Amino acid sequence: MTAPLQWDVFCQVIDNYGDIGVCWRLASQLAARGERVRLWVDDASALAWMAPAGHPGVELRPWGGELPAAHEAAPGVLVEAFGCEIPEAFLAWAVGRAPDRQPAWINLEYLSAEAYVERNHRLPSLVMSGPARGWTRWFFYPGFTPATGGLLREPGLLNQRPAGFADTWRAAQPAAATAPERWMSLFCYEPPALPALLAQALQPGAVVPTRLLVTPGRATAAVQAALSTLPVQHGALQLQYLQPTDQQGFDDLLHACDFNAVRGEDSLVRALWAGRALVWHIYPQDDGAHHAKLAAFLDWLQAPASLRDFHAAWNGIPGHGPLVVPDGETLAEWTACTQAARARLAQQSSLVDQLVGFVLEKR
Ligand SMILES: Cc1cn([C@H]2C[C@H](O)[C@@H](COP(=O)(O)OP(=O)(O)O[C@H]3O[C@@H](C)[C@H](O)[C@@H](O)[C@H]3O)O2)c(=O)[nH]c1=O
Repeated sequence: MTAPLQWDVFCQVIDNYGDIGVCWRLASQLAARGERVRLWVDDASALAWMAPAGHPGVELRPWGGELPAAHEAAPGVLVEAFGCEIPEAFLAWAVGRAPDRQPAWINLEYLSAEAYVERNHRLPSLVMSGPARGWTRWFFYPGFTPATGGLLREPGLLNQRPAGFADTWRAAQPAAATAPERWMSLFCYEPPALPALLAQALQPGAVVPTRLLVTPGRATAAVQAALSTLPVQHGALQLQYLQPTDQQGFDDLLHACDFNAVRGEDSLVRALWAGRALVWHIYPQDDGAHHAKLAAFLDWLQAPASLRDFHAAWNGIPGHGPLVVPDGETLAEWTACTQAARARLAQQSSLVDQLVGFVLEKR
């Protein structure tokens, strides 16, 4: 065991919940192994539902707020998440507290399966200006292969839920007249093929009677907008609109469903750990950079052609064909694909294990 370090993690919420969701998991997983964490965040409002109980060892601090007092620890590690810039006043304070020992300074990057990640992981960058001029920052890239920084995974995650968990979870949901054959969660932005999915599921002769569990916010708005354009039918679709839950509750949802539609960064990783069939609605970028990012992920996933086609339609990739709702056999193939990927990932060290090892090497 090494002595715990003081970590200062910096998070700016640009959009949605991924920035704070990832930073919160990182901070709480560090604290769970005995590290001390100050999480500096400019908008902590989502934590009210994502992590209402907080976590021992994680202190929330307002971005740009008061600097730590004289009796508080100097930083041992600085983490700037997703390219945010640590406020100069904090850096000046950190330099003043420990002029001859710079903290390990980590630039934690976005998750991608693209080849540049392995190339850039662990590269240094000399700070050229500002109060910390002359210090070194290190690029740390999460990723899916052993040559990257890995994924967030708390110890014991893969054995956390008992056999029969999904049945128990489903039994606690509002009952319907007929039991659905398929449970699907929906966490997305506005997928171009959502109306097509709903239209097929609503038909009386739908492939599989489905319960669609719709998360609050953009997914709910997108479903309601799509439904308003479709003829009212009494098909095999049961819609259940969810309230926001904490991260544990969100993970429960992913473990309880047969098919998870996820988005962004953190929910994709959690859907992989849940080991169910998944479709990823990747965060769309104006320059189309997300197309290559999605393709790289599907390559790493070793996705079968049907799953690639579904992703192309779901994400509106140019040249895509019609969305085809998977039958039972196809969904089983997609589930096996996720489970094989999960087994590969389980052989690799978690992001926190790798990060702690890296920091000890660099200090
Ligand atoms: C629906 C729901 C989500 N969550 C959590 C799970 C995740 O930690 C978080 C959602 O984060 P993500 O899956 O990453 O999706 P997101 O779309 O919210 O965030 C995204 O924003 C973009 C701006 C970034 O560029 C993306 O990389 C990504 O981070 O919300 C709950 O805790 N409870 C809930 O009920």
